[in-house]
Amino acid sequence: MTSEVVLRVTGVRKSYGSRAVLRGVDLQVHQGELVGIVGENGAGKTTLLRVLCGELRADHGEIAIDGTLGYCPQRTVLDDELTVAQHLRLFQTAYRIASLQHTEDLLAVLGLAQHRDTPAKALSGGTRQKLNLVLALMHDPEVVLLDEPYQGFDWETYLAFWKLAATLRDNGCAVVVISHFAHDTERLDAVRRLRGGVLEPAMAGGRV
Ligand SMILES: Nc1ncnc2c1ncn2[C@@H]1O[C@H](COP(=O)(O)OP(=O)(O)OP(=O)(O)O)[C@@H](O)[C@H]1O
Repeated sequence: MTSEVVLRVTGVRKSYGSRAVLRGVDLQVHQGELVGIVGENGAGKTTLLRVLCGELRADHGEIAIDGTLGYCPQRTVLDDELTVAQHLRLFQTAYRIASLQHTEDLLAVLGLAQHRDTPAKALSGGTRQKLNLVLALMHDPEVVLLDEPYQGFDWETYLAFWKLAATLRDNGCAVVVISHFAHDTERLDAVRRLRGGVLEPAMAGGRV
C-alpha cells in the first residue's frame, strides 16, 4: 500500500491500577483503509480507542494522528432533553461547520431524518446509537474511530452502516472499527486481534 499513514501508534501501554490492559500496542492505519479490531470481552479494545482519541492518557508510547478525528464511543454521549436537531446544531457550532448538507446525507443514509424533532430521551436504543454515529461523522473527519457503532441497529441499518464505512474508506478516510462479529471481517481491509495486551499481526480482511 502506497498511501500515507495517518494513524500511527507505537508501543502504547495502559494499566488500570495494577491491571495492565495494553502492553505495547503498535498500529498503523493508512488513508483509505478500513481496519477492524477484534478480541475477547475485556481484551482492552475500548481502552485502546479511548487512549487513541485522547479520552484516556497512555502510560507509555506514542500516538500520531494526521488529520481531523471522529470518535464514536460505545456509550452514547447525548443530552436527554435535546432533540436530534438541537444536538446537530450544538455539534455544528462545536465543529464550526458552515453547512449541514453532509449531516443531512448521514441522516438519510441511517434513516434518522424523521426523528429530527424527537428529544433524545424518547429515542429507541438503536436510534440513539444512530445519532451518536452521526455526531462522530458530521464534520467529515479524516481519521475515524468507531467502538461497536452498530449496537442495536436493525439489519437494514447494519447494512447501511457498512456501506457508509466503505464510502468513508473510498473517500480516503482511515477507519478503525471495533467489531465482535466474525462475519464483519469480510467487509474490512485488515483485521487486528487484541490479545494479551498487544495487537497480533494483521490478518487480511475479506476485501484483500
Ligand atoms: N475505568 C476502568 N477502571 C478499571 N478497570 C477498567 C476500566 N475500564 C476498563 N477496565 C478493565 O480493563 C479491561 C479491558 O476493558 P475494555 O472495556 O477496554 O475491554 P473490551 O475489549 O472493550 O471489552 P468488551 O468486548 O467487553 O467491550 C477489563 O478487564 C475491564 O474490566
